[in-house]
Amino acid sequence: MSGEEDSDPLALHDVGVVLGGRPIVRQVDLSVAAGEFVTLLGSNGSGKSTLVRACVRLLPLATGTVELFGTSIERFRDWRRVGYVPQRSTATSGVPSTVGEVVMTGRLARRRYAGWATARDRRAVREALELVDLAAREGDPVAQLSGGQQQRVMIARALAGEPELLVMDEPTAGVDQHSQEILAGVLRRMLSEQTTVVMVAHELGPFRTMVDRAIVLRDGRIAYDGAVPDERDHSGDQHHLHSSEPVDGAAVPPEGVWP
Ligand SMILES: Nc1ncnc2c1ncn2[C@@H]1O[C@H](COP(=O)(O)OP(=O)(O)OP(=O)(O)O)[C@@H](O)[C@H]1O
Repeated sequence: MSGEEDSDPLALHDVGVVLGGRPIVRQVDLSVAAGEFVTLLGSNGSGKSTLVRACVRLLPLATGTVELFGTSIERFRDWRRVGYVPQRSTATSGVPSTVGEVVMTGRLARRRYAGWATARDRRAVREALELVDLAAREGDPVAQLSGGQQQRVMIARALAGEPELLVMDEPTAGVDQHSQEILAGVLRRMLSEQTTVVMVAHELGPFRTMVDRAIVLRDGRIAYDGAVPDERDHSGDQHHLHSSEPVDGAAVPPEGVWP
């Protein structure tokens, strides 16, 4: 299938990923529409990171297909349309670069030719740093920043590429409250501009009211795909979510479905 303007930014069919001979992700079917904010929840080891890494081609598929904007991932070349924020532990450790340099790497997929950054590149970097409230740290080595600030650098890096689809792997893990609120503000703005967001999360925190849909993985399979219940409202319609074990405080699970 060739890329078409009205195709979903992300569509998975029967996706399976095998790591070290073990099936980690199994039979995942999932479509994410333009402008949607989807969170991926599930207990440790349920396969969330593996799934999003396969979606940005960091891991190969054992079965099934992934399409980005209507193009199969094997043939997809338009990576400037996709932003990815990796899990924090792998993000900036050992990188001696400055904040500005790291964020500038987010522009690389947009550069037509190798060469110096253009005025537009520099402006995009500055704006992304302003959005995450780090403009004053542009010339500082990333290593001098706190963990939460480093995570904001990685988010700015993805934003600098002006992606239409933003995939984030636990951007708030171990991040202070101030950084979480800054990220919530950034996402609110991106969603108002129709950016599509897929976010692996442990806690919804300030994002709860913004999320359109929660996907819960259990043992590599989708165990729930639906609305996020209001914290106080455990009654109601098709999203009737009986109170039982919260998923890492993220949401109240429907009986027999959530991990
Ligand atoms: N390279 C690998 N080889 C073999 N197994 C792996 C590899 N990478 C991850 N796994 C295993 O895959 C399973 C799922 O890991 P994954 O990181 O996708 O889970 P997760 O849901 O993101 O967990 P967490 O919330 O802890 O980040 C785990 O059991 C993990 O040990």
